[in-house]
Amino acid sequence: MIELQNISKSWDGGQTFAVKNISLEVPTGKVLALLGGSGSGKSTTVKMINRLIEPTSGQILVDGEDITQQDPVLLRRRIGYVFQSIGLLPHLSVADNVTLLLKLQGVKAAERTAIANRLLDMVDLPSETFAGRLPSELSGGQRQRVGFARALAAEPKVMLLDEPFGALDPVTRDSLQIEFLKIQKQLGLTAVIVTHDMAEALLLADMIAVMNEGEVLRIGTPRELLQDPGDDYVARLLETPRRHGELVRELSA
Ligand SMILES: Nc1ncnc2c1ncn2[C@@H]1O[C@H](COP(=O)(O)OP(=O)(O)OP(=O)(O)O)[C@@H](O)[C@H]1O
Repeated sequence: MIELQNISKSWDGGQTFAVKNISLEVPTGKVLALLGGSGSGKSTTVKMINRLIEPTSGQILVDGEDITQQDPVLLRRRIGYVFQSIGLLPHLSVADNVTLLLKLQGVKAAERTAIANRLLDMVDLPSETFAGRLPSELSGGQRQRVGFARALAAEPKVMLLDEPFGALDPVTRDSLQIEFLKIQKQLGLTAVIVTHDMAEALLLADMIAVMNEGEVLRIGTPRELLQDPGDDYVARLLETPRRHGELVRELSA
């Protein structure tokens, strides 16, 4: 569903590279986590998939089509995008934020209301309570749920999520992660999720690509990485969730 072929990005005319010659495939219905430290090129990679950033070289296919052959605006309508700062419009109600794009596409008000209600219920924000509220009347976790509902409004097959749970407390984060997986499976979404948290990648992803300084150091399923990190940096990233797991097991024995 998503294919990156030898993708590179330089911001300074080729002296340095934020992303260096990455090739990746995400099969339909699967979740790929891009994992790595600050500045490793995760966001740049994900933003090239919906053409918020153009690669310096290489090719990207979505659903078999070269994305440079598609209008960026239309491409972005087909791809859900959720990011940490969410970007809800403060003067619009929650329901209007969720269906803003549908309004621009000419979908009638009654139908938009029905869609907003269904999506809000789906992300566990009961529509009778939340549809009419303003973004300022929500908690951070609730706002993130609205961002997720908004991304689902265009019924995308592909979803890009850039640190979507980064700013949330651990309890809210945990419930949103579980919610995301439920909806992703239910709708058969193909997703790329950016995270710097190995535990999150292990929980959510079918495949994890570990990035460092613009390169993919290692790609594999969570099980493959745990069994054979194949790289010192990857091994170090796995140490924390492993230690936490062992400690919890010991304490509950
Ligand atoms: N618009 C830009 N102009 C110049 N350099 C940029 C631009 N955007 C990103 N970069 C550089 O590209 C590199 C990769 O940045 P990117 O945002 O992809 O990293 P990241 O892995 O997502 O980091 P973080 O986890 O901190 O968000 C960094 O060195 C960054 O400074």
